[in-house]
Amino acid sequence: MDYENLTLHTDKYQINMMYAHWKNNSHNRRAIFDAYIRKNPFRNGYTVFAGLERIVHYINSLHFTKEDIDYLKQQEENYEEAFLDELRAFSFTGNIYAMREGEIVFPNEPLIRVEARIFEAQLIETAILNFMNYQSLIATKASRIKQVANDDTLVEFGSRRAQEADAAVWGARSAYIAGFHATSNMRAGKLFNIPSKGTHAHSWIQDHDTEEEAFMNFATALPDQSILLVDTYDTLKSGIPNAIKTGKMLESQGKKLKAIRLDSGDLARLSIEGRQMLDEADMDYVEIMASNDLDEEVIMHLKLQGAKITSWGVGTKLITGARKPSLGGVYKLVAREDAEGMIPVIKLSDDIAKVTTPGPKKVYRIINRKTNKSEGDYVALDSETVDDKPLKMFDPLFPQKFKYVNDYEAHDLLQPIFVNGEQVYPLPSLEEIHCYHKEQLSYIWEETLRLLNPQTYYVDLSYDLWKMKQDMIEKHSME
Ligand SMILES: Nc1ncnc2c1ncn2[C@@H]1O[C@H](COP(=O)(O)OP(=O)(O)OP(=O)(O)O)[C@@H](O)[C@H]1O
Ligand SMILES: O=P(O)(O)OC[C@H]1O[C@H](OP(=O)(O)OP(=O)(O)O)[C@H](O)[C@@H]1O
Ligand SMILES: O=C(O)c1cccnc1
Repeated sequence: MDYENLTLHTDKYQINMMYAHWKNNSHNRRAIFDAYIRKNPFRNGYTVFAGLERIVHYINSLHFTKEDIDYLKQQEENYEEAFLDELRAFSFTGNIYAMREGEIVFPNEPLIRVEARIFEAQLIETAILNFMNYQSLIATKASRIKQVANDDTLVEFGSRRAQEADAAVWGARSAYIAGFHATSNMRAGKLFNIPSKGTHAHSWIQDHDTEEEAFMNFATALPDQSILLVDTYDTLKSGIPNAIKTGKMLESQGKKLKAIRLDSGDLARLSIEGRQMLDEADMDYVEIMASNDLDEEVIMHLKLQGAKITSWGVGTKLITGARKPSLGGVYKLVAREDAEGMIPVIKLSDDIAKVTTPGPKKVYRIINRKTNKSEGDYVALDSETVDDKPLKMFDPLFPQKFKYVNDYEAHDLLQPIFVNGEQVYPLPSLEEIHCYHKEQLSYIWEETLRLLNPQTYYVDLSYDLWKMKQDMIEKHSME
């Protein structure tokens, strides 16, 4: 892939802070930021993490070109030449830890941890959040659709309605991570090795004298993979009978019609009657595909009504993350360097959920060996180790609510991605990411996975981390 230079894909305030740090000679001090979400989207019980691959390419290609520097000079006359020289020499030299793509993640745990000179860590906030927020949002929407569609075929149809071209291709990739089988977008298919699929549009029918002629011509051109759109004139009276005639023509040549596609009307009723018509014509091998503003709710209702649909084309509502236009992931400073070394920092808020958790942290998923299910996530100080000892897990807001876990495995979720600016994490293939996602889902209880009113998953703090946070809250409250 030809990765464009996204170094200026940042907010001006980041460059202004970089400049002010440089003026104050604090730009080389180290800082630690956490990227995390505060809420799952769509009232879901979990979020599917995505965006890391793009973040890795972005970090690797960070540099200010001559044109970038000229533009900055022109935008802000305060920027001194020596500062611009710092930018000319800029590259990422820090550490990044992150969840793997496809990971099942939850609010209030670090998904990405950046440790770098403040000069570098500040610049990359905007792009990191941009990639993580969009791709995780779409992967989560796709995961909800996948839960309802089960083993049916899911094809991503969203490009024409996506929020521009990048969203179309990275959204198609996010959908694949969560279990979609194919995309209609050829560029996404080529870039990410996603299987591509396509039927035909109403225009193909309108562009012929008759629907029958249109079907015959299409099926003759693509005899092994024809999916005929049957709703241009009248689905039951014209579309399906013509599709059956076309299927018979293919049979006479030893070929098979693949499917019909319904794109309007009552999809349950039309699929049930259509199935009957196809079966009566001895064409039980012809599948029924549906499209038209589908989402997890409509697909679920269609299944409840006994719809005979086994393949779903899902566009607008998937690719736009309908009903939740943005995932609100944030990037917060959790430690900074002073004369003594790294010190944790906190941001207070009247809203208790918005108080940050200080310090560099690890996230462990505590898997009960007996059930092979997760007991919750355990966020600990980076310096702590979680071993085989009985683990006390308590609700950080109500510490009197606790449990002991004995026979468990602690999966360390944050992976080193960059160390001293060098990429140390080999990017997995999309197929591997998808398989990893499926495996991780199996550790989560059904109660958390269900689409409606899911059980809140526990994200607990270790005692040492919780105590440090409480002490800092108290200290700052007394100031
Ligand atoms: N049996 C059904 N139960 C619930 N929802 C359905 C059922 N059949 C179709 N739908 C959904 O209802 C909505 C119908 O939208 P709309 O009224 O715009 O479609 P339409 O009139 O059939 O087709 P057109 O796209 O030609 O306007 C779509 O989201 C569709 O997926
Ligand atoms: O409905 P979506 O989930 O976004 O899926 C993609 C839609 O795009 C196509 O038609 P288009 O919407 O362009 O035209 P139409 O509404 O006239 O079918 C296709 O026929 C689907 O209906
Ligand atoms: O292949 C299709 O049927 C298709 C592709 C994109 C959008 N709507 C339909």
